[in-house]
Amino acid sequence: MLQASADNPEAAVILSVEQISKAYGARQAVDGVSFKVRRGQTVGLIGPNGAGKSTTVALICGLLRADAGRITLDGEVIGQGASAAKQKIGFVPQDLALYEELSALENLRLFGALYGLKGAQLKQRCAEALALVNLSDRAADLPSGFSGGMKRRLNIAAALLHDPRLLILDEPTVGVDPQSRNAIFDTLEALQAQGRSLIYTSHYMEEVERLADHIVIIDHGKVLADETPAALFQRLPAQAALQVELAGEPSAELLSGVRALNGVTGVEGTGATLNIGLAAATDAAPVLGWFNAQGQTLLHFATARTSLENIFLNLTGRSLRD
Ligand SMILES: Nc1ncnc2c1ncn2[C@@H]1O[C@H](COP(=O)(O)OP(=O)(O)OP(=O)(O)O)[C@@H](O)[C@H]1O
Repeated sequence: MLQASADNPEAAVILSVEQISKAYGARQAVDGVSFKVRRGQTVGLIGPNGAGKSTTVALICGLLRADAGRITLDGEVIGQGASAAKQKIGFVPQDLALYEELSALENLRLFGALYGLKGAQLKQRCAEALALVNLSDRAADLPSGFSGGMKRRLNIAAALLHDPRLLILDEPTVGVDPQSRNAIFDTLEALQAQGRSLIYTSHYMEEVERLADHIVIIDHGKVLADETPAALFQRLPAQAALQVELAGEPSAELLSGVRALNGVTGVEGTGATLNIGLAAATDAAPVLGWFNAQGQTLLHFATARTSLENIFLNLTGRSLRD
């Protein structure tokens, strides 16, 4: 195991996933997946439905046994059965696990007791976890009256009671309305501010882009990319986009003229509106000048940063969500 040292960037690795594989019968759900999570880092694990995200996190939590490969937390191998390493992980599963006939606080007490907490410590941890997920005022209420997002936040609180080093959330915004989604993000940002490490699985790139400082893209059980959002972004052919609305539908000559301009990576359009991919944001002004020089009246134009949403399409030729 590497020794903790500020000089050694490897020292900050808390979770190491090395070449793990898992098949269900003939279906290879996870196929040689490797990545690392460093202290205080949020890793976004992204891929389409069935990519192998849930299986990967179940292997990390020791809920499933890998056919091959190794997972270590703080240098200790995670296997099946109880271990000190597993105690350092908090898991928020996709399927909500709450007792509807118990109040929010009673649910937390029960989960805390399962982790071996009792007495004043249990009481304090429950109060802290409820405060963190912003549900202190609903402690006495039954979760049956909660929205999907509130239930999810209660699940996050339950996974935090034993003060885990690493919190793993499996698609925490599925079935959650936009307002609750923001409340979940607030909770996760508070956890990041506490310096906790997170793994966040999703098939929404914008969520991962917002939260993660490292992105692992997985498809058909294999890692396609494992890098920072900035590095991934550099892989996109278009770094910026320009949308222009012309006075009328463009001619074929005008379209081929735009396509041939320096810095233009692609042009798509419907009717009089064109979406123009640009190699850099600085290419926007010359392109607008070119339209002007062609005598084209622009009714409207807007520039935008391109989205990482396109990276999956770029890597696989398929979109992240069908
Ligand atoms: N218990 C199981 N038995 C058989 N096949 C399974 C089982 N669990 C998952 N699979 C299959 O393994 C593959 C990976 O599934 P997994 O749930 O890990 O993907 P995922 O990326 O989490 O997808 P989703 O976003 O839909 O949850 C899929 O093809 C899935 O059908």
